[in-house]
Amino acid sequence: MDSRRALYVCLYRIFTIADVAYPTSKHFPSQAFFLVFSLLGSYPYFFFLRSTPSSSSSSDPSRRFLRNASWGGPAWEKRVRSSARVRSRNGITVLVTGAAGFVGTHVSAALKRRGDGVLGLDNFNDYYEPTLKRARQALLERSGVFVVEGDINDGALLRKLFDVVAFSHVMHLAAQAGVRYAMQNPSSYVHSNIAGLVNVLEVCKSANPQPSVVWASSSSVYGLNSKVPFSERDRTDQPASLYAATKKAGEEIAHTYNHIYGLSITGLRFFTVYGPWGRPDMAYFFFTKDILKGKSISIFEGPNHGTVARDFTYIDDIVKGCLASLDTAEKSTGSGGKKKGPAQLRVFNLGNTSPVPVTKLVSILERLLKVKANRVMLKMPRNGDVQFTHANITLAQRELGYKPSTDLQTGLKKFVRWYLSYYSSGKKSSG
Ligand SMILES: O=C(O)[C@H]1O[C@H](OP(=O)(O)OP(=O)(O)OC[C@H]2O[C@@H](n3ccc(=O)[nH]c3=O)[C@H](O)[C@@H]2O)[C@H](O)[C@@H](O)[C@@H]1O
Repeated sequence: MDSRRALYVCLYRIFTIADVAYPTSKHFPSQAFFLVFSLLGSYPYFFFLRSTPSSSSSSDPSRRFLRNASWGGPAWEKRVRSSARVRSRNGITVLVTGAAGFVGTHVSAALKRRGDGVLGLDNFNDYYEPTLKRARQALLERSGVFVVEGDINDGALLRKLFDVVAFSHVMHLAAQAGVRYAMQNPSSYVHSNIAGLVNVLEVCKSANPQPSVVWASSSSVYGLNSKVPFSERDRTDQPASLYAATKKAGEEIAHTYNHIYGLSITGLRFFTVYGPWGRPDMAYFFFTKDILKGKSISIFEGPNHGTVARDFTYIDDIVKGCLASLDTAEKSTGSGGKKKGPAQLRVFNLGNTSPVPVTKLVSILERLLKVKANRVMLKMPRNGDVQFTHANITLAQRELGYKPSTDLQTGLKKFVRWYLSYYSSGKKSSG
């Protein structure tokens, strides 16, 4: 927001406050002007407060953004309303945070396809190539989803969105992802996964009506748990990375907001999600890039050359799990920021139940790309990785009808097809 608009907003608000405070008072003009001039004296401070949130670049000093985002105004509100308009009977109205992210894009597009109202929110940070996020945004725009540019830590923006649209659901996918990057930039995890989550839940608990919240936790919360397959009842108090610790903290924070305010909350523990439009920081993605470039790839192995494996889960299966979670979410029970009764609190594993060694992942990629990888086997560094993940999905199967149906070979084929077409257009660079 520019400074002149901030001033107008201040003046408008002051008059509104004065109007509410002194609606019938004959002293209204003088009292209002007193208020105006005393607050004008503090304009620089006010301006700082107002302008900071809508300029997402300043909310996280460890991150760079492509440009300062601005929001508000009649045209902007019209776009927000139109994007969030439900177009099917019994449709829901969903605010999707992290909409220009990998899972966020797929979930937003799927909701829009079935006629739900969808509004996206994303801060377009540069954790990985922002051009890919912009390309996903363009894809969503073409299907009628407006992605608002802003940060989940911007309370004023979130409240504004709830003023404009009465969201029935929030699909909260904005997060600082990645297990190993937490050692390089720990504060970005606290900023997005803890402070950001709290901010989202604060706004949700105060909204009238309160939305139901579905959000992304992670399989990494199982940490050093060695009992396989991982069940939601297993211990999650031994995270192996700061990333995992912030996701686990998120689950506890969710409990608090459910307990105090009656918010209906569902946490989804995603297991290494992959597919078209995926995240370039993930191994399957940068292995593809490096194999094609003839660069060597490091493959981690456990103690005594032990196998490292992941329960790789294809994006379309994850999307089905997300939509089923939204559809089965009960209403929140609070209003006016107060709990009126017990509310639903759930956690589900969304995995594939079929762990695959990373070496096998590489062999599949070699076949699909028709290029031999230059493999370097490395003892797994102490960087937060765990050796093995494997989801027990009985609960999700029973409660959500979740049934993953894509094996790694099939899913990677679709990913490679997308990768080659996306990066062969000549305009994009894979870095
Ligand atoms: O499911 C999850 O909980 C997590 O899945 C992924 O984390 P991760 O499974 O570590 O995915 P990758 O970073 O793509 O790694 C996949 C496998 O490749 C291995 N790897 C990674 C990098 C590398 O250079 N070499 C290598 O062998 C890792 O040890 C791991 O076993 C995501 O990055 C997390 O955001 C998500 O929460």
